Amino acid sequence: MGGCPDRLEAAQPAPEARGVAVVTNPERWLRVVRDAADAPPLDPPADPPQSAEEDMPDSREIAVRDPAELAPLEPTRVWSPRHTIDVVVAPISRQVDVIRHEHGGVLRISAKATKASAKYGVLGLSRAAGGWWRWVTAADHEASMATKPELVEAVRARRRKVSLWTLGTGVVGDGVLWFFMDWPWWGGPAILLAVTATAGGAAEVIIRRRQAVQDITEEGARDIGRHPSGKAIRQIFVGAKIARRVEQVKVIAPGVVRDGDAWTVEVELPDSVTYSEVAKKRAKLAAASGRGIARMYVDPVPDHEGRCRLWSPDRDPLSELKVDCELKGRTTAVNVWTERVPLGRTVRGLPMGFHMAGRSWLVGGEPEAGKSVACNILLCFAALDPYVQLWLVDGKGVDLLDYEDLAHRAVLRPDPEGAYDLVCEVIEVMEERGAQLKARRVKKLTRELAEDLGWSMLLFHIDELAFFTTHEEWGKKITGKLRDLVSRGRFVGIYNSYATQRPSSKVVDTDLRDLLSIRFALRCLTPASSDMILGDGWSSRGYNAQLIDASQRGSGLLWAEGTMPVTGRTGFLDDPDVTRLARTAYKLRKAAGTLPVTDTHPGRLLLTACVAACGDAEKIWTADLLPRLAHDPAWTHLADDPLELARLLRPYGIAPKGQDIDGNNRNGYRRSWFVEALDGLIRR
Ligand SMILES: Nc1ncnc2c1ncn2[C@@H]1O[C@H](COP(=O)(O)OP(=O)(O)OP(=O)(O)O)[C@@H](O)[C@H]1O
Repeated sequence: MGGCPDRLEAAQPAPEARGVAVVTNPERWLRVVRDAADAPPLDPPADPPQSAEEDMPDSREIAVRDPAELAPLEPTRVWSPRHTIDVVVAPISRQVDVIRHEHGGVLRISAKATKASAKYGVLGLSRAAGGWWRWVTAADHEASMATKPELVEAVRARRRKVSLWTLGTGVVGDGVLWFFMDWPWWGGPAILLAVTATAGGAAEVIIRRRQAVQDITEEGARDIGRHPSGKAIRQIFVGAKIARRVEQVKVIAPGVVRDGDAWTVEVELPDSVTYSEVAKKRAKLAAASGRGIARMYVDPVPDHEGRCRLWSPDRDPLSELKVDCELKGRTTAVNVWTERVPLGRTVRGLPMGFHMAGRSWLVGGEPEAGKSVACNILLCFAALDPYVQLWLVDGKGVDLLDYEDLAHRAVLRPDPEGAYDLVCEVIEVMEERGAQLKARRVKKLTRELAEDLGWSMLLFHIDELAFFTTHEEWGKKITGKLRDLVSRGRFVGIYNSYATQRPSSKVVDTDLRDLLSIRFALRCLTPASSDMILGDGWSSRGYNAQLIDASQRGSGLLWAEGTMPVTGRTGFLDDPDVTRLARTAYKLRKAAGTLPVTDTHPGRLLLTACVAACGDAEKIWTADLLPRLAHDPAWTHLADDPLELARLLRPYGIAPKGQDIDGNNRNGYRRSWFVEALDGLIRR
């Protein structure tokens, strides 16, 4: 004998096998096909079949033959071109002796079969009982319990009645058979039990096989697809362990709908589960639906904490290599009062941006997350408006070099003291502007008012904030001043922008952070860092910049005051783009006459010379001023030309007027006019 098969159905002998034992019905019959190579071969039949396949007796074929054809325990020879085999068919009780002798393994198989039958019988019974209980309690209608309880109750009552009637009929039938036909009283229940156990057991086997096939052949949970059913949605909530049963989750009408290249659905959560809890399990929901986290978004439903909205795009929208920046190639002036900063695109393909007027922003993230690109978008946007002043501080000293010629003030070196002085200077401007507004009894700055007052909007940007705020000597002083600047600056047209690589409470004081109304969290190393930028608690609600794919540089969460954070990716600007935009900004500013006043600015040189020529005197006649100016080689040409001096001073609002000195009235100027004009020019 070549060996016994391990499984009851494995009846086909392998070509090289010398024989096989086949158990077809372990309850009653056991058939053994064994090799009988040592037995004398039979004479071939008169008309032997042409092919071996045609003739070779299939063990199944043998198994289906009527056992009565074969005498119990009498080996029957079957001719085959390749083998001569004996077939033994016997009732199991007698077979056991034979088998024990030659085929001990088969005994094991019978024992296994009996055990399996018992196991599947019990499982089948419990499955059938469970199914009946779910049916009678109308578990399939539980989803409607909240909306139509009376309908569910009616179904339950009807099913209870059907169950009782079935049971009653069975009992009566059994009684009749017992009474009239000598039927044993337990016959009915036994048949019911056997049928139920067999049917349930068979179902159990089929379910397990299907499961086994899935386990083996599938690579894991399959993608939920482009238009999943409501049931599939409910199942992912069970898979993510948010609900225990699908019935606990309700899909709200109109169900799953397509939304561009995505599907979306509103779901009512199981009792006592809140949106915030689900948001934390976003990754689990993604896993249960066979998708990556970048393709599963959980949004709140306004005014209902017990519901959430899933939004799942067909592909990761942030995986695009680059998002084009709207500013790229722009040659016309920007108006920061009316236009939004075009930061990039949200995952839903919508423009991502914000209004700069009245806002201050913080951008943070791990090294190489894309902070410089994000800041460049804001800085280029501001630079392209000729009427916005740029005041810049950069700890690295190289990132902002493109803006050097455009910046009204800049500390582009790792100089905390210089940065502190600049913060103090901008606070002075803030105080002055505040005083002017107070004098006009105005509370809020508008575009018209700013134009009327001749104020430029001022963007105060610090790159590498950590370098300055963590400095041993200057850090605390700078942080204190920044808090003041951020809280009051926006009322007088001064807006702040800070970028930092290490978002922690040491770097960004939480009081300062809370005053910044726009926050952009690029990829962070920890949820705590993400919270440090967006604000406490956002990561636990699912808005966590740590979850951003490391390869998706420039992707982040943008939070603007009063809204939920949105995920998106910044438009891409490379270094040549920034240089080009800075050149355009320079031209626009030159045309508008708003380039910063440098030490070599002609107006600044003339006014400084005039102040010096006045000395300590407040009033000076033109006739005295001209020769004094002419001492400076730069102004000798003015010596005899009062009209030319008047022409040069006109752009600064200065015109000669009669000046009374010691009772003599002649044309002249006042020192205070020059000082004020110089101040205005520097601060412009
Ligand atoms: N929106 C974007 N799309 C594609 N690539 C981007 C985007 N933003 C940034 N990158 C790429 O990511 C890399 C890092 O960008 P960036 O220099 O802005 O990071 P950073 O956070 O400023 O880095 P560091 O902290 O080291 O200064 C660069 O190679 C840049 O090209």
